[in-house]
Amino acid sequence: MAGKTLYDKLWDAHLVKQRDDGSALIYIDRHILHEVTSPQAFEGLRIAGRKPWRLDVNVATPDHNISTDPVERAAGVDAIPDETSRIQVKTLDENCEYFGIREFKMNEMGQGIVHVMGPELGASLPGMTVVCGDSHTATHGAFACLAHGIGTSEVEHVLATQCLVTKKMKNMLIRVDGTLGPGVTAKDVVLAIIGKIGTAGGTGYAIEFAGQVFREMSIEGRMTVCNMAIEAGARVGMVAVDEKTIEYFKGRRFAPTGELWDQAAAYWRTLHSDDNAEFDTVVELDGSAIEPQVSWGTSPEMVAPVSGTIPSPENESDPVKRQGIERALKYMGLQGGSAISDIPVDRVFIGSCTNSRIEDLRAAADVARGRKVASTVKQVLVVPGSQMVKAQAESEGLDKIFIEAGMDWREPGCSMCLAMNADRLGAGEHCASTSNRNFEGRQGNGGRTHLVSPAMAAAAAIAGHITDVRALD
Ligand SMILES: CC(C)[C@H](C(=O)O)[C@@H](O)C(=O)O
Ligand code: SF4
Repeated sequence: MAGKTLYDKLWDAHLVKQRDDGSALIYIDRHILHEVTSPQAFEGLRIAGRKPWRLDVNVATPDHNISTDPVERAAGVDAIPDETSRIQVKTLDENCEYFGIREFKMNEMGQGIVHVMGPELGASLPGMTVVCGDSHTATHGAFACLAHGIGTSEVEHVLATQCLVTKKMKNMLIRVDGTLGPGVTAKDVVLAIIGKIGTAGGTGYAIEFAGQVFREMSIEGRMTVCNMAIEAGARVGMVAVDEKTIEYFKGRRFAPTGELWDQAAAYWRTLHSDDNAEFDTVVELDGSAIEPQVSWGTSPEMVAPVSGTIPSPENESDPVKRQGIERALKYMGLQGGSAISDIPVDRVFIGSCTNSRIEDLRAAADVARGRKVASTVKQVLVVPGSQMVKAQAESEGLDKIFIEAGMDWREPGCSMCLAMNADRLGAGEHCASTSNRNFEGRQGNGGRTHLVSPAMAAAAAIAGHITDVRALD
């Protein structure tokens, strides 16, 4: 008999009821809430006169609509200039107070982007089912959680019942062996994967990332990879537990202690696919061949190595793909056949739930140290993913390195990842961005996003155009 995959194990451990029509009920261990997708869910509970089923497994924090400007931030929630944003954030505060849910408020230690603060507080732990009304919840799969985004009506359902109606996915294994070259990061690995399998490649699958590259990767790097599983079409991305995983959670605020820790760690060590597990699909990449990646188009699959060129539509034989390239190049204001390193940069964004953890900021600071932002670059935002990341970065003096280089050091939040707050691109502006989505208008109307790693973003800020971080002098 075939063994179980990691996903099968997590599924079986949380299955409440399987129905013949394929639908199933699973138990949810951790529910994280933010201001955008929770208001109607709370409203639904109020109208029905219901209470959350298990208060203590819910944690909330504002991230999307808050200002990252230090002065605006210090002025508090009532001073948020944009009315919609102010209402969203105040509504989260009021709902959490009313229902008794633990919220890490806007200026409180612990606050941050949901997918940064959850793991760092140990709110999400290996083996848990984790849901949040946010598509990048797959991030928490980096330490063997069964984690995915849910819609607002499901947020209400989880609050009320602690269960979710769902369907089992298929199993995909993405194996990347070999050793990454210098200057090649987790972000480059996941962009290369999406470049290979496409934005629909993972649809219907739970992806497990395995192989030497992920074994050697830090937990932060694994989070960057799993974060973007959704950009490959998969709602779930996971990496098996190893000793690094266990070490990462030791001493975290909500992690178990004493005998309970030992029991948990023993269970966590079982969270890997069995040797004889069978996957529905297996994809393999050679890690040693991956270069720093840059997206040139309006979908995360439109990526190329930094040494490469932008594809020419006339070389594409598939008419649908050719039209897609033409449309993307028109929107991006780029020429097919030109060098990736010729792409100009007007603004740079270092942040988002993909790349705003401490090691991301360290990588960017290593590039920024002793250098200056190019005079043609209007703004470089460096936005830590959480209050804890911010405090850690400041204790290491990273903020000073960024400021001396001419970059803006900001308060934690989603910031320029999406145009839901004041940080946004102007029409026609190019941005080297460490975020995860480059759709039309994602960072502001008419804005042009180039997805890159933190080191590549910092290098672009210094050079004033996309450049190979490995060749920076
Ligand atoms: C606002 C939220 C629902 C959305 C998501 O689900 O991903 C956002 O975080 C995003 O990245 O587009
Ligand atoms: S940082 Fe970006 S991708 Fe992540 S939750 Fe916020 S808006 Fe979504």
